[in-house]
Amino acid sequence: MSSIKELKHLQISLQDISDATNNYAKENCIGLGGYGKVYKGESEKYGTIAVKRLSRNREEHSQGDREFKTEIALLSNYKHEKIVTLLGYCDEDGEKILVYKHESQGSLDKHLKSADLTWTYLFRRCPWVKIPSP
Ligand SMILES: Nc1ncnc2c1ncn2[C@@H]1O[C@H](COP(=O)(O)OP(=O)(O)OP(=O)(O)O)[C@@H](O)[C@H]1O
Repeated sequence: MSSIKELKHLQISLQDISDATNNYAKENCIGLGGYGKVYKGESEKYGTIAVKRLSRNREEHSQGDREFKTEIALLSNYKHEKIVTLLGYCDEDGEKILVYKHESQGSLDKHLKSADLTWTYLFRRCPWVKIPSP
C-alpha cells in the first residue's frame, strides 16, 4: 500500500474545497456517514464532487486518522466503474477531507433499502438465483 507521502499529487487545497461547497453550506450537505458530513460541490477542475469532512469528534480518536490514510491509500490504487472514484484529499489546518466524484445514482445502501427491490424483481433480473428447497 502506498504511503500518504507518495500521494501528494492527490492533494486538494482547503480553499478549493471551501469554494466548491460554498463554505460547507447547509444546502450542500447531502449525507452523514460514520466519517462525518458529506457535501456536494462544484469544482472547476473535477466537476461535481462529494466532499467527506472528518468530524472533529472523530479526529480526536486516532481511528479517524487511520481510516483517512487507509481510504486514500486503498482507493487511489483501485479504479473501477463500480467503485466510487477518489479524486483527492485535503489534510490542512487540522481538517481531514476526502473528495470523491459525485455519484448521482446515490449509494448502494440506498438502492438496497429501496421498496422497488422486491424478491420478484430480483428473481426476474437474476434467473440464476435458485430458491433453496426446504
Ligand atoms: N460519492 C458520493 N456521491 C454522492 N453521494 C455520496 C457520495 N458519497 C457519499 N454520499 C452520500 O453521503 C451519505 C453518507 O456517505 P458515507 O459514505 O459517509 O456513509 P456510509 O455510507 O454510512 O459509509 P460509512 O459506513 O463508511 O460511514 C451516503 O448515504 C450518500 O447519500
